Amino acid sequence: MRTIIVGTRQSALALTQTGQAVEKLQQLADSFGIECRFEIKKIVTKGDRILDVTLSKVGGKGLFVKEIEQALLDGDIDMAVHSMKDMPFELPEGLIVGAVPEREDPRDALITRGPRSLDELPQGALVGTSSLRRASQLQHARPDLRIESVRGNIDSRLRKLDEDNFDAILLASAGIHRMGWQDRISAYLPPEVCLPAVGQGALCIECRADDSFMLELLGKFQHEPTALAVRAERAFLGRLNGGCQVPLGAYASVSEGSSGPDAPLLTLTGMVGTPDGKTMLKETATGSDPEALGLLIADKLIAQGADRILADVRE
Ligand SMILES: NCc1[nH]cc(CCC(=O)O)c1CC(=O)O
Repeated sequence: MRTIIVGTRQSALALTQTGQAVEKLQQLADSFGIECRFEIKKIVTKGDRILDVTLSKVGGKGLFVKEIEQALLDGDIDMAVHSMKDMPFELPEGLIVGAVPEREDPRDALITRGPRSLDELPQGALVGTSSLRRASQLQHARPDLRIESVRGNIDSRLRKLDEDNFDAILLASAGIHRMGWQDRISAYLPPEVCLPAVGQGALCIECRADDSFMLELLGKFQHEPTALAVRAERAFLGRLNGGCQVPLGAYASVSEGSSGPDAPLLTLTGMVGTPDGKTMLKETATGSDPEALGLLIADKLIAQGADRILADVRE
């Protein structure tokens, strides 16, 4: 009987989604006659220690994952449950994505104290978000809105909506759904209005590349359409050298009616915008090779000046 130590951040969302993943994994292990039990170990990351600082000012990639990856490499834990959107493009030598489970809702959610849609927000309403990607698309759709930074875990951001006189905040609906707080959501922003972050709504289960026991178990948790979509989005991210701190979004899905097992068709949309929303570059294409599709969309945006926009933001 192997005891699998599972590393996670200690935020309410991280603990909830790790608990949900472990529950599924235990069911899978039991049904395949794999003998194991799980223990959860909380790890504090740099991102958790500096929750009050704007992420784009902190810089650095992998703020929420580095310490957890070190624990994997040190053998202190055997697997880690991350939000895919917090994952840097490159994994350290010796670690591997063991599973990408089925994606939750990828859309951003609008949470208000009254109005039920973006259109209903009054002129000049104050919206809280620290994401340049959300700010850019929000200002593009509604140039009159005022945007102010709000950081913290989702529970503290919801509290700040109530206490700090914001008219609305934007959060990933996946996190809210996982917490069971869907009745707080006023409206879902469709990808045409607000393209999600790369990997938003998906989880990344990471383990050591040489741990064949873990790899066999995690293989049963993999959701192939989600894994393919995330590969396309992350290829786009890698080409643009992006992270969650830059105004960049992408969303891929396996097209309906193309579920042939050999070469499912993916549709990928990518965007890069200026933080003020005045320039909004967006491209969509379809293909069966996720990496090629990600690079294609990135190159189309680079040809229109995406590099320049991202370089300006990084300064
Ligand atoms: N950047 C923090 C973060 N990382 C993952 C999620 C939400 C859940 C997800 O996308 O899987 C959030 C919070 C948010 O953006 O609202």
